[in-house]
Amino acid sequence: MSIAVGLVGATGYTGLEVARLLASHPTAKIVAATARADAGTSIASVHPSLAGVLDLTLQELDAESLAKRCDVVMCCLPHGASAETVHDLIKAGTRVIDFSADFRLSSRDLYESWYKVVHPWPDRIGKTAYGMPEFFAKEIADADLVANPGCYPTSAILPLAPLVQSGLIDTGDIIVDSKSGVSGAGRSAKIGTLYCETNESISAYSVGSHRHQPEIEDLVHRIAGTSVRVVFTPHLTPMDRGILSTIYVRPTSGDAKTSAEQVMRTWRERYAGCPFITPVDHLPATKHVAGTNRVQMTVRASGDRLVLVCAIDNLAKGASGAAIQNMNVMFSLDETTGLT
Ligand SMILES: NC(=O)C1=CN([C@@H]2O[C@H](COP(=O)(O)OP(=O)(O)OC[C@H]3O[C@@H](n4cnc5c(N)ncnc54)[C@H](OP(=O)(O)O)[C@@H]3O)[C@@H](O)[C@H]2O)C=CC1
Ligand SMILES: CC(=O)N[C@@H](CCC(=O)OP(=O)(O)O)C(=O)O
Repeated sequence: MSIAVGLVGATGYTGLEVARLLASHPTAKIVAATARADAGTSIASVHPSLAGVLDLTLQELDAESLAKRCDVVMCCLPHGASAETVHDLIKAGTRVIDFSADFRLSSRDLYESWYKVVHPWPDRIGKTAYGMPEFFAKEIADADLVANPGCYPTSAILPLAPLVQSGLIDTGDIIVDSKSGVSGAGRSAKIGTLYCETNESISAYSVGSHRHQPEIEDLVHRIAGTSVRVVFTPHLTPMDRGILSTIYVRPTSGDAKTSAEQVMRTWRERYAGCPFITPVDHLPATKHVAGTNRVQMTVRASGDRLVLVCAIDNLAKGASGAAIQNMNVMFSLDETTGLT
């Protein structure tokens, strides 16, 4: 079987990462890639690292013709811009993996209150598979549309959800402190991501107001069936890629040291069949997972708290790697195909 993949918004960082990763996929091949201003030029002229890897001319987006040629389309557009394109692609009859946040949340009200826009296809909100095969493999396998998770939420939901599910941690007192590489902000020019703004510097942003806070709360609730309250603070750090999340929680009973042992046991049991999730004894670093779809997590006791540490690559398990893992599940392949 061969899977024909379309890439929408191919000029960005996640588009490049999809192309890099799919170059070593045995059965999936990018057959079309779209852009706006760069339509008509070769993809390698926009992403020079693809020279000799992917020989394609970027084209303007035409949902009907893309749907005819593609078994699945990876839609790498910003939130807000994505939903309408996703709608047109689905109506034209192809399957879509949406990288944006437009279909991730459970309700229209939650989406519109955080994203401050009217959703153009509200009927699909709450009826879309969340692209985390570790929890939603069955829905993903049958889905016409998969909402690929946000990068920060991936690094928080994976360590937290099994602990909430097992009642090991206090659900009203969760602090997620995350650091991201600059590629997390995308490739388009912004003052905040210029070299002189980010080099040799680290800064918190969107404190108390980042849109990934409701995504973490909503998804942990969906997975564990229990409401959680999260304080989430993202930081921009001077590295190209990677996310490290340090998560402070309180155990529901017993001393923190005994609870830390239970946390490791719970993760090992829950993720035993999940090839990309590795509970580790060492303190994970972004370098340990860079360029891979892997997730490393560990726990330490500190006073009466537990400190969870989770490392991912924002462009791989945080975006394009997860999308390929989802595609594998959608097309009944082993989920590690092309990702090992
Ligand atoms: N970077 C990351 O680590 C992660 C990103 N995501 C999400 O993935 C999606 C893509 O991210 P990323 O690749 O980093 O973003 P980029 O900004 O690097 O690229 C997005 C591409 O979308 C196109 N685009 C931008 N605005 C519009 C618009 N209004 N209408 C149509 N096309 C537009 C642009 O291409 P052109 O102008 O050439 O048409 C641009 O190259 C986003 O939704 C992002 O939030 C999710 C997880 C992690
Ligand atoms: C460093 C940085 O700026 N990161 C981005 C998150 C990228 C991501 O995953 O966002 P989506 O929900 O849009 O997919 C941010 O904070 O908005």
